[in-house]
Amino acid sequence: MALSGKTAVVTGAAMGIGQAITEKLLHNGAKVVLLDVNESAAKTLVENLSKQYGQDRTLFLSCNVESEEQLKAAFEKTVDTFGGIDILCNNAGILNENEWEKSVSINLLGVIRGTYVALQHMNKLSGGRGGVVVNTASMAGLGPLITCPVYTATKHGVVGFTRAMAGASAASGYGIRFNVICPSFVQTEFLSDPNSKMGQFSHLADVIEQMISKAGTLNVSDVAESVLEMVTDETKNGEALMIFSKGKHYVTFPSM
Ligand SMILES: NC(=O)C1=CN([C@@H]2O[C@H](COP(=O)(O)OP(=O)(O)OC[C@H]3O[C@@H](n4cnc5c(N)ncnc54)[C@H](O)[C@@H]3O)[C@@H](O)[C@H]2O)C=CC1
Ligand SMILES: CC/C=C\C[C@H](O)[C@H](O)/C=C/C=C/C=C\C=C\C(=O)C/C=C/CCC(=O)O
Repeated sequence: MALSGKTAVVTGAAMGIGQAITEKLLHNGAKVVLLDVNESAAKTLVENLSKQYGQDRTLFLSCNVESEEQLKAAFEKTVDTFGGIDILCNNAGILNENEWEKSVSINLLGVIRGTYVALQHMNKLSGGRGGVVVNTASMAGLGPLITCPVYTATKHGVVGFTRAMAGASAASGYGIRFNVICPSFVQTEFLSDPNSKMGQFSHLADVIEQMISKAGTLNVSDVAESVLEMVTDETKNGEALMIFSKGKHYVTFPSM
């Protein structure tokens, strides 16, 4: 899929991995609508991106992925402004085992909400242009992160939802591909002060420190490059891409 003339929506776009995905898609020719709750960071970013790529290539919309109403309004505004949606990156996420219900609401339900609202605009069966959805899970979506059981559960959920949607879309003729990225530890704000985010499992913090020092960390640009691959490679549907400091590979799952 060539990105020139295409419109992407990225959630959690103001910082970190979402910012890197946004910049990668812009660099490759797409228009990008940035959704985030952090208005000040997003506005500063969009100002800079507009100078670099032009005023008509980006749009920031304040949107909390916990709210179906805000997502609906954001996607409608996107379609009104740019004429349709071709790419959705459900990326917003938090790590907070203390507020575990909020974690489920953002990390898993936010992906489902975003996808279902976007489908109304992207699905070829309801007049959309088709396209591709890339969800941000984590290596914790493939195996357990023992300090973060709920984070682990949400990311396993994102992997399962993505793969099932890929099959449903292919079998139904939606014209939309669904893929998921599973990065290891990435250098962003997300990794700052991890002990405070582990709730009742903070006594296990050493385990994570050892994992990080053994595994190393990724740059956001490595992750964004993988998202670009999953957006542009039209052979990829229902794929989960593991990204770690020494490389990346597509995950093989048991067949059903
Ligand atoms: N940093 C890491 O080590 C890894 C992160 N991930 C995942 O990558 C995604 C992005 O993480 P980072 O960029 O590292 O985090 P980050 O904390 O740097 O950025 C997250 C962004 O999402 C936004 N956000 C948070 N809640 C939101 C909501 N309810 N609605 C809309 N926007 C919201 C924040 O304002 C922020 O701009 C998350 O889903 C995270 O689980 C996956 C693997 C590794
Ligand atoms: C405090 C912990 C913080 C947050 C969670 C992270 O942000 C992230 O979402 C979770 C990452 C979990 C990583 C788990 C294991 C990583 C292992 C490696 O990177 C090393 C191994 C990979 C080899 C893969 C292979 O060779 O097949």
